[in-house]
Amino acid sequence: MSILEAVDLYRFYHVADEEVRALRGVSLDVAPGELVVLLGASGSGKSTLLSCLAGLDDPDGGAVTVAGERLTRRPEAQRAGVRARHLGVMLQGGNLLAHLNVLDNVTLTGRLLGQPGGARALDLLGQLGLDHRRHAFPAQLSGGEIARASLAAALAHRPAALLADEPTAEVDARTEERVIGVIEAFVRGEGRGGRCAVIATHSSRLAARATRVLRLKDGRWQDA
Ligand SMILES: Nc1ncnc2c1ncn2[C@@H]1O[C@H](COP(=O)(O)OP(=O)(O)OP(=O)(O)O)[C@@H](O)[C@H]1O
Repeated sequence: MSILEAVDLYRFYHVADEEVRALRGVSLDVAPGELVVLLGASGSGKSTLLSCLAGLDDPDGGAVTVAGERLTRRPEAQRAGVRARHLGVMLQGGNLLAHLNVLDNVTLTGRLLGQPGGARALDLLGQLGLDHRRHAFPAQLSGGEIARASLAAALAHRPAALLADEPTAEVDARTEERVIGVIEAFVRGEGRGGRCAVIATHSSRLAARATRVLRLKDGRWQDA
């Protein structure tokens, strides 16, 4: 059974008199153990697709189901519940709360779910080369550190699916390798129903390690 299922997603933005067709009939099924990489030129719809998969944006058409629970066309409070239970989300610019230090950000979702998970959080920060920054606040971090801390925060509560936008942006090759290793270990990890990841990136190194590479062009799969 798939973990993530998106059927015929449409998302149009209206800016002044213009209509931007960001997604035009995108479907996607992601099974346990899959590391799906989304490629596509800037503006092709990758971030919009991730936002719809995460339930942060409600598509104009189509449906998203996560671990058997419908995410689309539900009140935000219910979407947030589905998101916390099943998804780890890392969007562009990071998803850290400014008033919490790195460690408190990384353990936050787990604490809300009643799973403190401090050891897991420290382990992830160590693997991502951030243990020495655990008491720092987001404003004190570099762009690459924010991306890695956000990734740790997305993974700490062991979600069924990771949705990440450019997790290796602004890092050197050695750090990129660490980030890819953490994502691969996550996807291969044990867990009820298994785990998967969908990652938007411009990184050819990350794409080379995917189990499946999909290309978006003007809001559609390129070969569709
Ligand atoms: N909030 C918004 N309002 C209006 N247009 C938007 C909005 N968000 C995205 N778009 C437009 O939708 C299209 C898809 O954007 P999206 O951010 O999904 O692309 P992307 O592939 O993630 O790009 P990048 O690689 O630069 O992050 C673009 O034309 C973009 O300008």
